[in-house]
Amino acid sequence: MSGQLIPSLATRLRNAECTGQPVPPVRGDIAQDDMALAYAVQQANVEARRAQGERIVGRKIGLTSLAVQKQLSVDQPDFGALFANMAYGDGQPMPLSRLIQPKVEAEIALVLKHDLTQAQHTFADIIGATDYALAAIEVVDSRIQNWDIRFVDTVADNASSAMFVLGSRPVPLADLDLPGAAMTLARDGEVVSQGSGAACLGNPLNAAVWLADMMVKMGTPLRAGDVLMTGALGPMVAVTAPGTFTAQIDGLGSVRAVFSE
Ligand SMILES: C[C@H](O)CC(=O)C(=O)O
Repeated sequence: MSGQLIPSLATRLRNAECTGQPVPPVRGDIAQDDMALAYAVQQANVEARRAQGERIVGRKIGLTSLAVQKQLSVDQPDFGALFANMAYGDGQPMPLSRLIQPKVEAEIALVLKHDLTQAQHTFADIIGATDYALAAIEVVDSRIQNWDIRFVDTVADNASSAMFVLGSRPVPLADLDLPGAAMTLARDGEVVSQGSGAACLGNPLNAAVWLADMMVKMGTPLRAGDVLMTGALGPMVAVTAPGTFTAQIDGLGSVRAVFSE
């Protein structure tokens, strides 16, 4: 049964992304606790993209805020794949025409210099494997109509990932207070979201440990060079019109997501 179900759900979500026409939730076809099936749908689309020549450059972690976890009745984060064609530079225009119902969130990105292949990782493993951190903005988007998602919907839909913007000032972890770092996100100069590193599972390193363990369990360990988007530091904000979002994170500086027509 799931032999046909996986490609059929994956195609439904992929078509939604390609056509810009969102689809009903997939949770009618995936039991709410069937995480394995939801990740199999995600993986089918990862393979489809790779078959078309797209390159994985890292992973995003989602559902790292306790408030969002509660909303979706889950007690753990999820992850999705980041591809090179989802990456934008600081201030580089991102066409809204590529998106359906985008939202932005400010995050801390970690870039690895070593593989993470242990079954259980520690803070020391993550710190030792991290080359540098960057201020970042994730653009999430849902291929599900009206963001009507539960856990299995967003997992199947590549953790609702769409694009990401990396800042251009690499900072070593030794120079940062990750949980204490305050974040402000402004839209065209007006503050629309605030938070801190602690909002991401208490510390973005907790999220990174979770991801590193999970990727080993899935048989695709994190590798040197991977970008980790560690999770939102404050509430997501809808993008409804062209404009500029600027995230400022203590110790990391700023990064701009510029949306064009
Ligand atoms: C639905 C998304 O995974 C939200 C997200 O990226 C986050 O919680 O962080």
